[in-house]
This record gives sequence, structure tokens and C-alpha cells, in this order.
Amino acid sequence: MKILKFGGTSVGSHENVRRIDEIVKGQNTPVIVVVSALSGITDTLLLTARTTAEGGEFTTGLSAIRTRHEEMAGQLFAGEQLNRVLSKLHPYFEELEKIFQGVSLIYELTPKTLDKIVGFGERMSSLLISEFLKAELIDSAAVIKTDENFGRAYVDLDKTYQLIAERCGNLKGVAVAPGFISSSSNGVMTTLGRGGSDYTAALFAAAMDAEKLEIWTDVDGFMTADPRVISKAYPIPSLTYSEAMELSHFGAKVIYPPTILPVYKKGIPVQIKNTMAPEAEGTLIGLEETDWKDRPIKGISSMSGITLITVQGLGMIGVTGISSRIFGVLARKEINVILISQASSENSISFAVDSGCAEVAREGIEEEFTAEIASGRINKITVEENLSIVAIVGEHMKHSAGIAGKLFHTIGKNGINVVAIAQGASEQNISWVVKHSDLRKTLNVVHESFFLSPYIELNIFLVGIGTVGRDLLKQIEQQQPRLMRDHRLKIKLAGVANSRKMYFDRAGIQISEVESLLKSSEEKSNMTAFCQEMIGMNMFNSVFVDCTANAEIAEHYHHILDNFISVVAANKVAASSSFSRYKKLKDTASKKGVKFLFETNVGAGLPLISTINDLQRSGDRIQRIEAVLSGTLNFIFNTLSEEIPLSQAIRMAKEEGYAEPDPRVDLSGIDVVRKLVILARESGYEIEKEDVKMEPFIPQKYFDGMLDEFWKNINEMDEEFEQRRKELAANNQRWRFVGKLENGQAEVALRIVDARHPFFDLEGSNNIVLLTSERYNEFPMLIKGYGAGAAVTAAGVFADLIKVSNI
Ligand SMILES: NC(=O)C1=CN([C@@H]2O[C@H](COP(=O)(O)OP(=O)(O)OC[C@H]3O[C@@H](n4cnc5c(N)ncnc54)[C@H](OP(=O)(O)O)[C@@H]3O)[C@@H](O)[C@H]2O)C=CC1
Ligand SMILES: N[C@@H](CC=O)C(=O)O
Repeated sequence: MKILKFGGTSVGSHENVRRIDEIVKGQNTPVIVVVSALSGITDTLLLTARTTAEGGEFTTGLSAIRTRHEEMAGQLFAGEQLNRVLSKLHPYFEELEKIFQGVSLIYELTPKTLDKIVGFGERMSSLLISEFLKAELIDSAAVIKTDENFGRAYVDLDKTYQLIAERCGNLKGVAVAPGFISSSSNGVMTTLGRGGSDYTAALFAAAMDAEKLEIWTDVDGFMTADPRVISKAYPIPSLTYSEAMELSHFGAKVIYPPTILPVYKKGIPVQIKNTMAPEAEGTLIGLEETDWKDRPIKGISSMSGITLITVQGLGMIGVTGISSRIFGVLARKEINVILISQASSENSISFAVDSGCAEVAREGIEEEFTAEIASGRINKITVEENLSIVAIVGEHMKHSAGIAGKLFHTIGKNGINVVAIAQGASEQNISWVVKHSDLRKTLNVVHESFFLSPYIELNIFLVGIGTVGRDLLKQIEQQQPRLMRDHRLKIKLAGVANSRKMYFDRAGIQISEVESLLKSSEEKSNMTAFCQEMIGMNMFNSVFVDCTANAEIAEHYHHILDNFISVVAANKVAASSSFSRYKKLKDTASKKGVKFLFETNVGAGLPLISTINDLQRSGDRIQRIEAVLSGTLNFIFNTLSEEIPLSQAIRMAKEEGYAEPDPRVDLSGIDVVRKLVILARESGYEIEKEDVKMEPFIPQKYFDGMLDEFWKNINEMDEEFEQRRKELAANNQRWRFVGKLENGQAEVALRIVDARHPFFDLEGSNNIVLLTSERYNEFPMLIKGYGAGAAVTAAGVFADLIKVSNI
């Protein structure tokens, strides 16, 4: 025999009732179908009852209940059968009307009367379903025996099992039973608590030693996390009874927790199935899980609307009876304690309750400890609101070292503050309290770090969609399928800005739509507002990517890193600003456990900074750097010819995407000074830009005015450069703009090199770096290649992004 339980949504429409019929017809064993009230009916019954007791009218509610059932009957039946079903329903409406009249006369609604009223929902739905399935109707109230604890009666299991077995022992086909309702030994109607229909089904299953209990609901089973918050959450194929209990107790409303015990005792498997998608596997609950045996964590549950109350005081230490008094008060006030945390110092006890009961709890405790509070032995009771509880659940956490370590490390790294923690010695559940505003991020972080997510997400906020930024987006779009396939990495663009507009979307911005979304966006670009929005979105694994050359934007890095967001910068301004600022940014990143990466600041995509870092970390010491670090200048010097004068070569460098947004930064030598400073600092030298000796090769007057004037006037230098170029060519010599660091002294200058010099053959916009270190001494390390350009620079930024993702 099987027990199939269908919830309110599953019986909420005639289409769904027809689905139930299909599901039941597919069974090849006797079946007891337990049903809830039609969706919404229990709430209407409760509301109407309460309104009536407060002097309101009941006719509207009653007529809504009547219409709903009559309509459903009209949709399921026709002709003679419809008349028969309606004639069976009408006595219920009449009885209900009489009860409401009684309540309206005496303005009183006892728990006993309320149980009587709400029980009508299941009585009427079971009538409709049994008629439609042409099944026998079992009166659950006659076989489930309880005490008279109305609203949530306690079941007399022995008696109930005996009565069910007697009633259903000879059942051959299909029977339908109302969920939720029961009766006392005096025959008074009781109920099993909200959600009690699951429990009814479990009682039938246990009494009949059923082969299986199937709970048919409107979700695909237990999910790895709350799917309303985590879009990547997916069904857990199997759980043990205790895992299901832990998960259902704590947020996941898939099954009513008391349901588990009767079936667990008999070892009856429970299958959670979706009535709307019967083909989905659902979740199988049993003594042992059938899948995911290697996963320590099966799911994450969460609960919002939590308040944490803390009783604290030096006078509590070593004093017996404090806990008993705290929880005694709460028990007397019928307040359910959801989580308890006490440090071994005994200096404080914190407990979490539903926010709706927090005030009553606080008052009760203050009253209980009036004397201790007055004498200062206990401080004022503290109440923290707007909290959520999150729990990870899994039987294999037991004796698995490192789970808590990994959990709290990951949470902390994402800037989430843990307000309180509790772990039972059963080691099946670690629960902790966070601010409600951190809930989404917490769930995402944990879901990902424990491999519950099918992929890792990196949330990108990109500023600057010019030569580099645009190519970066293109590369991400092209590479995304591969990253997903090989590394389970999804790069999600959550915010973008150029100098005019900005745009955000937590769900992810389609790369192909970036330009048009920015164009139509109503948000004007403003970096303070951008950072505010980005930080406020509180997304995990967030990275701010700066593909501008803007100094103001660089000012925001500290605030960004301080808020646990990594920074990847193509912009060189921050890393080459004052040493104290550079150091502060690095320290902040390290303190906050995020990354500040700027590999492309020198040599575009060439691995210069990372190589120096590796040498340093492995104990080497950089003694000397000699380098050509300007792609633009090298391109210009390689391009100048009789046909191409200086001014045209500069334009070409700009068009090729090598030059800075303002090419004077390249021509003045400032760009190379910045780069040399960055390399020196990464090599361990405390150096400022002003310390770098620079010999300009273009007169200062061309850099003083506006950019337009520069473009207009720079051709004045063409002739002189052509003259000098010819002389060099005649001597088989070339210009190279060289940066040098030696003995901590740095200089940049235009040098003339001949064919014997290693920099002579440096083509196009290439860069070259000779690193002399304690280990690379006689023969310095040489790194050479493209040192500018959209594709290589974007690739360098991309590589930094991948480093942030830690794949
Ligand atoms: N090009 C290269 O080879 C290399 C470049 N870099 C660095 O990469 C950075 C970008 O260079 P590149 O792409 O060539 O420059 P572009 O001029 O092509 O692009 C700059 C982008 O920054 C945007 N921007 C400028 N100011 C702001 C602001 N205040 N707020 C928001 N966005 C702003 C611009 O917006 P809008 O479109 O509205 O003007 C534009 O989208 C520079 O720092 C450069 O030094 C590093 C290595 C190599
Ligand atoms: N403008 C720079 C670009 C790379 O940093 C250069 O020309 O090298």
C-alpha cells in the first residue's frame, strides 16, 4: 500500500485534481490519498471566524467558501453526479453557517470552535476528491485520536494506529481521507496543527506499514537553498530522515516536520513529488541517502524575521539556574526558541526568536531578572532585530574536520558579519545568525563554496568601455562557454559605466546589450553613486574593474576594497600614486581578503608584475630593471619614416589603441615613469614618481594647453624629428625610450641604441624588460612582447579577473 498526500495547491484547481486522478491511476497498489483543503480555504475560514468573533459579518467569507467549492464541483462533475455532489456539500455549508452564527452571537471563538471551523476545509475537499476519484471516503477524525490540545493536538499513536488498521485493513483500491483533522476520545473535533495534513499521511503510512509515503506538493522537492533567493538552487535527490527533519524545521516548508517521526520509526521511505511536474525525480527521504554520499552538506536552510535577545552580565558567571529561568519564562509565554548560543565563559546567553514574539520575550526576561538587572549583575537585555538564521545541513558533516573553518572563512572573506553561531553535538547542522540584508549574499557564498552550486559566479562591475573595456567584454563573451565547461565559472556583468551613463542589473547584463542599455539608461555616470549602488547590491564574489585612465575613479579603490570587493585596474593612477596610498590599498586588500590586481599597468598583458612577485616571494631580490615600457613610443619610433612624420605616427598610435586616452601622457614620458615606479615598488623599493629622473624629449609647451591645441601644434616638431631620424638611420641606430632602476635609483630617458643592444630589434609596439636579480644575475631574465593594444591588455585584465575567481 502507498499513501499519497496532496497539498492545497495540488487540489486547488480542477486541472490539478485531474492530475491527481492520473497520478493515482498510475499506481498498481492500494492507495490512500490524503488531501488538504483547497488552496486559500483554510485562511478564509480562519479569517472569517476571527472577524465574526470580533463583531464583523461572516456572510462574505462563507459565500466565498461556498462559491469556491460549488465552482470546483461544477468543473469536475456534470448532470446527475453534480447534483449528488452538491447535495452532499450543502449540509457542510449549512453547518458552517450555524457555527458562524453562534460565534457572532456570543462574540467568542474558543480554540475548540476554531478547530471545528477550520476542519471544514479538509472535509469538503476530501468529499470532492473522493467523488472525482470514485474512491471510498475515510473519516480521518474518526481514526486519528488525540488529546484536546486544540490547534495542535497530540496524537495517541497506539489507538490511532489500531483504528486506522481496522478501518483500512481490507482496502483494495483507492480511498481518500481528509488531512489535518482528528478527534479526541470524547469525539470532539481537533486538528493537528497548520501543515498537519502531511502528518495525517504519515500516520496512515505508519499504521498501514505502507511501502512508501508520497508527499505531492508544488515544488520539485527539497532544494539546496531557498529558490526565491538563489536562482541556482536545485532539488536534492535524496536525504536521510534526520537531514530532512533539520531542513524542514528550518525554513524549507516542503514537509511539516512532525511528519518524519512516524515514518522514520517504521523505516518507510518518503518521496517528495511535484504535482505540476510529476516526471521530476523529487526528493527521496530514507534511512540512508541514495545520492550525494560524498557531499558533507546537502542543503542550506534559512529563516527570516528573526530577533536575537542577549542576556549578559559578569554576575552570570558560575551561577546555576540562569538558563533554566530564561527558558522557563519563554516556555511559560509559549515562545519558541529557534537558536541558542552560549559562550563557555557563561558571561552571556543569546537566543533567537521569531520577531513577532521578541517584545514579549524581552519583557518577560526583564521581569524575571529585575533584581539582577537593578544590582548590575545582569546588564540591560539587548535586542537585535532584522536578522536571519542560516543553517547548513548534512549528516556527513559529522567527524569531517574543516567544515566550520571553511564556512566561516568564506563568509568572513565576503564581508558578512556573523552575529551568533550554534552547532549541535550531532554535527548535522551548523546555524548562524546574520543581518537580514546579508542573507542573499550569505546563501550565495555558502551555496557556491560547498559545491552546491552548479557553477561559481564572479560578479563584475566594469567602469570604462573604451579600447580596453570593450575588448574585455568581447573576450568574456567569447570565452564564457569554455570557462563554464572547464571551470564551472560564470562571469556575470552586474554593473557598467562610461563617462556619461551607468547601468546595473543584479541578474546580469547581456554583454551584447551593454552599449544600448547604457545609452538608454537614465542614471548619469557618477562614481560615488556607482560605488554606493555596487556596495549596496551586496553581491558575493564582486570585482570592480577599472578600464579608465581617470584619477577620480582611482580615489574610490580604498572604499571599494574596504567593502570586501576586489579591484582589477588597467588604470595606472592608483598603483603609481603616493607610496603610502599604494601601500594602504595593498594592505586593505590583504586585510579584507580580497584582491587588488593591476598586472596590465606595466607591459599590458605581459606577465611582469606577477613574475616579479613570484621572484620576490621565493626569496629572490630584484637588483636592476632596464626596460622599454611604452608601446606607444616604441611604435612611434619604429613607424617614423620619410613618409610618416611624428604627428602622423602619434595619430596612428592612438588609432591602433596603444596610446593613452590623452596621448600626451605617453609622449611626456609620464606613462613610463608610472610604470617604472610600479615595477620598482613591486620589487620592494619605496619610491615616488618624483624620485624618477626624467629627460623629456618633446618641449613642455606642447603639454601645457588643451588636447586640441596639442593636436594642432605637434606637427611643428615633425621636421626636427625627421632630421634626427635620418641621422640615426645613417648610423644604423634607433631611438628607444628606456626606463632604468639600479641601486634603488630610477630614471627614464630617450636613448640611442645600436644593433648590438638587446633593445635594438624591438618591433612595433613591443615592450622589453631585463630583470637582474640575485638569481638571474650573469644572464638577466628577459620578458618581451606586445606592450600595448586592446586585445592583449583586455586579456591581461581578464587574466586578473580569473585570478580573483581562484579557479
Ligand atoms: N590601450 C592600451 O594598450 C593599454 C591601456 N591601459 C590602460 O587602460 C585604461 C583604458 O585605456 P583605453 O581603453 O585605451 O582608454 P579609452 O579612452 O579608449 O577608454 C576609456 C573609457 O573610460 C571611460 N571613462 C573616462 N572617464 C570616466 C569616468 N569619469 N567615469 C566613467 N567612465 C569614464 C570612457 O568613457 P566614454 O566612452 O564615455 O568616453 C571610456 O569608456 C587606461 O588607464 C590605460 O592606461 C593599460 C595597458 C595598455
Ligand atoms: N599607452 C600605453 C599603453 C599601455 O600601458 C603604452 O603605450 O604603452
